[in-house]
Amino acid sequence: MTTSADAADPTRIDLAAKVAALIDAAAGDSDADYGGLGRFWRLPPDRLAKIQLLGMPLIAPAGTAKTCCGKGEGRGEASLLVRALRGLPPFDGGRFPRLPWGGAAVAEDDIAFIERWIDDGLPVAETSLGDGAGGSVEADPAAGFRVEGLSLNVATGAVADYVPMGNEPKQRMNLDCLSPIQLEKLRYAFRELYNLNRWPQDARNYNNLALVHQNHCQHGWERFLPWHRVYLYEFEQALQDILPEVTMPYWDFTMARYVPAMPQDGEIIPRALKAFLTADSLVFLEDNGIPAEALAPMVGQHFATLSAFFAQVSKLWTAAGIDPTPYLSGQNRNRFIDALLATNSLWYPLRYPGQFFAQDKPGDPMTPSTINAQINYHYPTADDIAQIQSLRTFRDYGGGGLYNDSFGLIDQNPHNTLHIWTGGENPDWPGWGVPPPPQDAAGTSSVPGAHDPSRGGAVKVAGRRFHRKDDLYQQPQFGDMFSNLTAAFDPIFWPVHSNFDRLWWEWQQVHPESNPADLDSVLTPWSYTIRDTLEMPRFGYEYVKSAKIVPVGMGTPVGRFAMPAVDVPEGLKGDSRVEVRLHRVPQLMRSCFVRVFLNTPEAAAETPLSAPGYAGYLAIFGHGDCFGGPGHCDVPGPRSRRYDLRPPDHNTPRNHRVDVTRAAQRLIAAGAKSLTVNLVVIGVDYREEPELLKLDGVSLSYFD
Ligand SMILES: N[C@@H](CC1=CC(=O)C(=O)C=C1)C(=O)O
Repeated sequence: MTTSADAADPTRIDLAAKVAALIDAAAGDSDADYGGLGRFWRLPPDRLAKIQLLGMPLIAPAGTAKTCCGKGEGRGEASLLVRALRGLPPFDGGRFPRLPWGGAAVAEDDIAFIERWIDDGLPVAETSLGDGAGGSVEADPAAGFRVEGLSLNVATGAVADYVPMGNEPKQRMNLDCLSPIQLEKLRYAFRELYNLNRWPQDARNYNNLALVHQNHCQHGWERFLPWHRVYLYEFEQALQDILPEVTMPYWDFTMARYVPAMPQDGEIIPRALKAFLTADSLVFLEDNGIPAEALAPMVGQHFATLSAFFAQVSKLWTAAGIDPTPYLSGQNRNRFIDALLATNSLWYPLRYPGQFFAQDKPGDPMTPSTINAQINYHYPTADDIAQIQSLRTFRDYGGGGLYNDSFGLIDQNPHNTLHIWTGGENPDWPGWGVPPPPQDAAGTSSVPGAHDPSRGGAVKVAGRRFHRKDDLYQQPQFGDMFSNLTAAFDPIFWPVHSNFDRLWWEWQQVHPESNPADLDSVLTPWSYTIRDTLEMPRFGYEYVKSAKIVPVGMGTPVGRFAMPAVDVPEGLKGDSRVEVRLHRVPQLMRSCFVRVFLNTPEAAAETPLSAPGYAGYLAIFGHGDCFGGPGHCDVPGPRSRRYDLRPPDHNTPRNHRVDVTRAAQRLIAAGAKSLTVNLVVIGVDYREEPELLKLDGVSLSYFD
């Protein structure tokens, strides 16, 4: 085996460097950043052995070994790195692509070498001289990866993976801007709540959380927005009981990809919630006697509706000479639903988004129609939302009953429409074209619960065993989002409502005095009052479009800091805010300025403030000499006494924020597709100050 890393010195082989070079060669010039880890395979082996990729340890623990009779897996074979290089699940292209992303496959011989290297305990070097000297793998600065001072316990470099400390808020992000890792974590947390459904009386399970909506939902009056703020918060807490870093993303349904003026031509729903197959699902289907090999081209394709999914299945089978008919119904249809639920816990079978049907007269075939024509609803555009956001009173904005018995406009139009849009009508409902049973004089159907052509009466609740497979295989007339009774059983409910909560918060910033009536009434079934909901930050979250954090760690002071580029997200508006944050800066002994530049890698103390990338500064007031007793200047730990109600200690590390909107928007208008953050720390003597500033991380956030 000859590789570019073969050492020139025949007495010494830098094994770690050789492994790094093997993977580097395959990665080529791919710029995949592995959620901020960068080319992690270049890390010194002792670090490599500790980091996580996608929340999973990359290297199996020391001690993993085959048994003495050769059973089980060795440490190398069991390590995620080796599995991922081989393209084994979950790196088989279903959930994640094989490693390295965006590059070529590493040859099996070379993978076997890496496997043995891990079996041998990841030695740095092998040398016939036995000097034991370790070659250290230097990070390539061009790859934007800073090894020194980087705390790698934060696995993926995304803000949602950084567990906020103290009073730092968690960030709810735009669903379409989540990284693949964040999305997988969200899916994992939902799946765990579904798994608890096996214990129907366990209050933590998904069904019981969804039943809160069925039984208590407030809608059509001023409790609509406060009640749903609490509901989202409580549900998000349940997700965080499973994975603390998960937050509830919002769906901005006015983004260009949804073509709001002609929504049937757009993406219909976010890609994250669509149906897709993985290589694993094909194996599962084959194991169930379904000829899935011919469906391989569908792996990774996303489908907004089950009917579009089955249309593609039929097309591929027909092209391969297989008659699709026996596989599209009954048990075979159910196996497809099983496979799709297994790959994406955010997909839901009782959802027919964007599907509406018209029928001229009973007995005629149903023909596809649109929400505007069939339901007389109007999919909300960005202009519609802007108009609602410009309303001046809560009565107009959020409703309702205590003022004048009217709906709030945000509730009535965009919110209701999104329920109807995402619920939709099931093209396979067996009742289409079947004449309704006779009605009595009062207009009541003589067959209770049977065919009901009016949209209000048709969502079926009685007899359902929510989220049980036999429930999910049904063919109802409408999707669950169509009705208050069933809406929260569809996971799309949450990102829809998260967006309305975000819009209310935006509106509140501009109208801090305009509140719902009756602030002291209690929002059942909880004990929060309406007043409790007005201040969103007390719930510990905020809304950002997308954000990235680079962990730094308190160990090493930072004089200059360069953050890897963060892509400008799709659909950033010309007036959207952009912010740089320094996370958890402890009390500093001396004062300093921190200058913030964007896309200015050469930034230094001498760089003039007229440089195009200069974005702003912050000043930190130093503590000076300590005249307190022992412990006075220590960083305080978490509060140990439950009833210690004093405000935070003055030495509590805090975040510093710099609004960089103007510089960011200037660079973006000039064509920048990504932004890097460059910090320069300057002491009171106006010279660079490399020994002072410590911090836990630096982030860049874009806001919608
Ligand atoms: N029933 C509402 C839509 C709707 C609103 C909700 O709040 C809900 O949970 C489910 C559906 C309508 O027809 O316009």
